[in-house]
Amino acid sequence: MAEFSSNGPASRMSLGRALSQPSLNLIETNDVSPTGVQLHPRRRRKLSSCSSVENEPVASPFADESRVLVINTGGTIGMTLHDNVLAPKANALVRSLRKLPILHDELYAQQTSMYEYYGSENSLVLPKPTPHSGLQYHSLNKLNKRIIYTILEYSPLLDSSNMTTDDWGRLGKDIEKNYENYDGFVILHGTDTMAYTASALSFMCENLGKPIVLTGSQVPIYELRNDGRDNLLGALLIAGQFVIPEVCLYFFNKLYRGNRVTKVDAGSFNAFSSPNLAPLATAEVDISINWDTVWRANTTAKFQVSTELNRNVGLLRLFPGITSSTVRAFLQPPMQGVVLETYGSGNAPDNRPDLLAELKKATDAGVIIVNCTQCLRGTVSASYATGMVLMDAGLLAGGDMTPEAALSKLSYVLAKKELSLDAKKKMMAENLRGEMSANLDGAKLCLSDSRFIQVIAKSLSISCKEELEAIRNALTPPLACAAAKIGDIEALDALREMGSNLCLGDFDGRTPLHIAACEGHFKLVQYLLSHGASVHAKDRYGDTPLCNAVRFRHKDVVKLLRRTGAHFSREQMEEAGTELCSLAASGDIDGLEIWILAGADLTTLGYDGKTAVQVAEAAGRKEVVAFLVQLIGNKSMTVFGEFNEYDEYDDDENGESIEFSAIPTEI
Ligand SMILES: NC(=O)C[C@H](N)C(=O)O
Repeated sequence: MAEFSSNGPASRMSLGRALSQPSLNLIETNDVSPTGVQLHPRRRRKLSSCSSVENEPVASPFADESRVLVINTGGTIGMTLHDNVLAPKANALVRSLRKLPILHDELYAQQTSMYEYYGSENSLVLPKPTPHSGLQYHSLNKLNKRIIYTILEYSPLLDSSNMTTDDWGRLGKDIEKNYENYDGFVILHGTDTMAYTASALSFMCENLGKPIVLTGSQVPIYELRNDGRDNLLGALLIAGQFVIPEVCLYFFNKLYRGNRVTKVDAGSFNAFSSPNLAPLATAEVDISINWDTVWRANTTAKFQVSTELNRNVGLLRLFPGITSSTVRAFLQPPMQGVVLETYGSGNAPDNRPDLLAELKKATDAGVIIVNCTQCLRGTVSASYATGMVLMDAGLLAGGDMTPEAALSKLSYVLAKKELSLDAKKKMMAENLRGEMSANLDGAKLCLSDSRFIQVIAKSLSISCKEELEAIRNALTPPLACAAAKIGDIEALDALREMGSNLCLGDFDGRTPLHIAACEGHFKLVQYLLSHGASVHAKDRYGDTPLCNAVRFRHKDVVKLLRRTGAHFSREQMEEAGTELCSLAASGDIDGLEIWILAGADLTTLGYDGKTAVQVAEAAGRKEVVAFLVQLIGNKSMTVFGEFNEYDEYDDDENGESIEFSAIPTEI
């Protein structure tokens, strides 16, 4: 995927034109499958090496395609009228999407034998924008990938009012299971509780590196006038084209951070609001991503989903005259966490000792109570005496969190059995996934304030803000790459402090992480990962930082990237088979070691159908055979097992690396 990392502030595409111009670029075909279907040449090559093409979903191996998994949980988008009320209709969505040219290009599917490769049941493909469609808005980033999407429909489909924490768990598990096979995820969901699910998933998904976009509609997609088609199309384009590593919600031309939204309108297409955070993207004539707002992980840990949630949580809204017995009843065991929706900037009556005593009794007994405002916009603060009394009663300030976010955060944090009560409280006060705003003292220095950029802009006689931004966006990625090349963390730090995004790719989609991985700058790789760099970024040749680190044999960098969730794509895995064989033939144990550390599977066959062990045997490379057999024999390595099981072998329980032990020369 050449432009997978095309994530600059400048990344935009013309949605209007994307909608109206399905591609007619036909792909030349020159062979037929056993079933008589013409095969795209590249797909033909892949097919010949795939044993079970129908059943195995894989991330698209082609640089100009990306894969999105759409999980359909229900909601109005797929409802029809029964007895005059709307209810979900099972097994209808795929059939109907197949007939919509803006959401499916049957010609492409047939001509590239996509169905043979990905399965014909639930796979669809978006039309490709033509070069004339205006999608290639910026010379640095051509956003013109084919988005192939597969629909996984839940049974039963639910009106979102029927969803429970178990359904959140199921979503989390399905995403975890399919994480490596797709570039992004779309969740079709009813609007009524979408903000709750989006908030919950944002916490459950730890160290997320790929986009998860929830969407739905106010009018069923089967109706003549509906918002479902636009919402689905926009969500697919975003999930398939951009590495926005967040749980988001896309609705009515806007992409929001999932834990910042709330449903505000039951009768409008514009149903959601993100009162305290500007949208992450707007899809007007252009899709314009606000990269400065996109949340970046700051760990080097792998993606995982925490499906444990505590159900003993609740929302309590203050109202004038609320009785202390109501509050007492609400706070009774087994209640463990409560979001108290207070007035204004976090206020409650300070002339109600009865009420305050109930709250204090509960916090003393270990119930975590978070103070969130009833107002749509704004934050809680202790600026009033009526707010201060709640602090004194032991409540935690919820900042500008939505009640939905605060509730699901409580549910997530309280489920962490290994943490003490104090640690849980501390976690509640931390900004875990961008759900609350930090207290910014002083404005952030922005690169457009930088004298360097201003001098260039001036000498080019640029005056308008957009042009200045375009220059900034064109200049900073190569600057960051240059700093990465020489391992200059200070320079990267300076660029970052000036407001530039260290995840952006250069003309070839090469990010600073790619460069640092090539050079083997371990510390710099660590630095970039802890400042949001994506291990999934692909340059225009489809290479990830992991591929680069392997090629230049930087073992420690390979290990670090793997720990952070980097993995080979299916195609790279297949190519690894041939690479392992040639390394085995030439007796290059060092090379074999690095490929295996990177996740290559010893059972993968080379181009001529042999394993690396067989090749080593045939070439009389006894030491290589011994080395490989030792690996295969080592139980913990599970080399014949799944990729995920196998990747454990390079780390022991403490996260320390296990070195290869002495290699016997005889077997
Ligand atoms: N627009 C919608 O999707 C509302 C529907 N009742 C739901 O939440 O499932």
